[in-house]
Parts: sequence; C-alpha cells; structure tokens
Amino acid sequence: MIQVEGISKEYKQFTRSPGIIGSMKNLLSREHTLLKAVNEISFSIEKGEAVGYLGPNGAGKSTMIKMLTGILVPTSGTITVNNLVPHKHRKEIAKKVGIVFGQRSQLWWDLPVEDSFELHRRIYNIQDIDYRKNMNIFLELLNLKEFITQPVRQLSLGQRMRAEIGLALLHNPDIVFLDEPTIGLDVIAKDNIRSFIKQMNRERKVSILLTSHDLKDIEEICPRMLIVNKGELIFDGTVDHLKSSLSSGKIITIEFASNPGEYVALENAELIADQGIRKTFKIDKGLDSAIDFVQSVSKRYPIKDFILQDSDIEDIIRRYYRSLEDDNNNELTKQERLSVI
Ligand SMILES: Nc1ncnc2c1ncn2[C@@H]1O[C@H](COP(=O)(O)OP(=O)(O)OP(=O)(O)O)[C@@H](O)[C@H]1O
Repeated sequence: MIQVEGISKEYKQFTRSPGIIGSMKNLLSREHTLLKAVNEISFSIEKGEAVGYLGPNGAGKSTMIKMLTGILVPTSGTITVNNLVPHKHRKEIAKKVGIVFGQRSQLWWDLPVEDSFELHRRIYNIQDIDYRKNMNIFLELLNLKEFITQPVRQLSLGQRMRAEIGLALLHNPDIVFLDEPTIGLDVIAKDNIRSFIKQMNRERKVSILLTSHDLKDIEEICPRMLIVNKGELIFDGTVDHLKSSLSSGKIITIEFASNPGEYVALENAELIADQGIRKTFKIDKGLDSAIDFVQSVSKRYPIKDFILQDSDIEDIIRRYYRSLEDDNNNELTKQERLSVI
C-alpha cells in the first residue's frame, strides 16, 4: 500500500549576514547550506496497518508526511502510495488519502462546519448514499451534531479536531495521515479521538500513519512504530518489542500486612516509593522473575497484595532518545544503532 525506498529530502537553508551591509550582500548573493531533513529512509505499510511515526523535534516527521501526500518532492528515492507517485499524482492520491494536520485546519474558517462537509462532498464527488451513511456515523461517533451548524472559527480545539477527523474520512480513504491529531487536547478529548481512529482502523481497515509527541496515542492506536532521529530511521518494530528491549525492568508495588521497615529490598531491587505498608520496588532486568521477587519477600514478611507494572512507555522512549545521544557521541554507525535493538 505504501512503499518508501531510500527517500531523502534536502532543504536549502540560507545564511544571512547581519547589519545593513550584510542585508545588501544578501540581496546580491545568498549563501546557503544543505540540511538533510530525511536521510535514506525505507519502509512499507500494508493495508489496514496502524503505524506510529515518532521522533524528537526536527527529526523529519512532517517532511516525510508532506512527501507521502505529494506536498513536497523528495530529493532522491521513490515513494508509491497505492502504486501512485504522490507528487506526480496529487489528485488521484487525494481520493485515496485523508490528511489531518493538528496544527493546520482543512475546514473553511468562516463557514458552518456542515458547509465544509458539503464542499468536501462535491470536491471529492462522494455518492449521496456514502455521504449520508458517513455523516450519520460521524454525527454520532464524533458528536458533530453538537456544533455542525456553527462557524468553524467559533469551535473549541477539541470540537475542531473532531470535525477535521470526520472530514478526512468522509470520502472513505484507504489511508489516513495524522500529524499530531491530539495536540493541545484535554484527556477526554484525546480519548474520544483515539477510540474513533482505532474504530475506523479496525472496522474499515483504513491504514494509519500517525505522528505524535503523545506516546499514549502511539501506544493505544499503533501496534508498530517507526522511530526517526536526525532524518534517519532508527527503529522499526512493535511497541512491545521496544518495551521489552529497553525496559529497565518491572515496577512492583507490595502491600504488606504490617510495615516491615526500610530494609525489605533484596538484591537487584530498588525501593522507589515508601508509604509504610505500601512499598514500590523497581526490579532489574537481571532478576529472573518478578514473581520470584514477590515470593522471596513474602517468605520474610507477610504480604496482603501486590501489583505488577511495566516501566511506562514515556520512560522507555526518554531513555531511548538519551541512548541515541550517547551513540552519536560514540559515533556508532546506523547499522550498529539498529542492532542495539
Ligand atoms: N521549508 C524548510 N526549509 C528549510 N528547512 C526546513 C524546512 N522545513 C523543515 N526544515 C528543517 O528540516 C528539519 C526537519 O523538520 P520537520 O518539520 O520535518 O521535523 P519534525 O520531526 O516534524 O519536527 P517537530 O516534531 O518539531 O514538528 C528541521 O531541522 C527543520 O528546521
């Protein structure tokens, strides 16, 4: 469905000399440097897959989405989306693809929301039956009925995002590109958007490529993720794979029958929170099993209950980004970095 092979994108970044003389010079000759925002990236996405595209600021995520949608032309490499080259077949691609940019609106600012949907119906030549069916579903699932007659400029951010996502799916696209779809939303609005995207992916087999700095978006919607850093692809695998490779272990909270004091921790376990009878430990990867730990503690102190958790994904990714910085300092090759995982 999506094939990306050896894609690179270079931007010219113009240097400006300071002061009036500098400005005069800039008029006559403009010096520039080349920035490789995307560097030889390859991946493919199958029909119905939901893939997260992740990376620190400036890693090249938006540049990739813009190339996939035909807005930007790659410097080198090939992209095909449904066997079409995006920048050469923008109109045909648009019929198969939906796009949501969290930071930019596709809706008509001064018109009521329903007029944007009506215009979209005409532009995309959507059959009446499909239009009515989708509108009925979106009015309910995205609760568009709450504000469909209001001008877009009057909507809250959460309402606008619900309308943006409905609009992107109105023409039954095979693929949806979502660039930061939950940015700035509150927890409940995020949950609503995530469950709608998941439902569309599950029921309609819409392929999803999602960029987000909110790792919960990725964790909840995308079984697979691609991580980019400084333009390069450095991880392609499942969220679980990343977690098990990088997780520094388990977190266990034990509720004791009575407070056993401070020195309950065993080797390879660190006491990270102490609330008397409730203590939380971080267990090293080296320890065979978290259950062994609980058993050995329970032999020494009566325990009432325990809760086992994985390290949270934010923590894992944070450590992963840090490990990249260390790798850069050690000048590891790209291949070596990939083999870390
Ligand atoms: N039109 C442009 N001209 C020159 N440089 C650009 C242009 N657009 C982006 N860049 C540079 O390319 C790099 C990648 O930018 P891009 O917007 O793709 O990153 P991103 O991963 O989406 O970042 P963020 O998470 O901050 O949105 C950055 O260093 C940015 O400054």
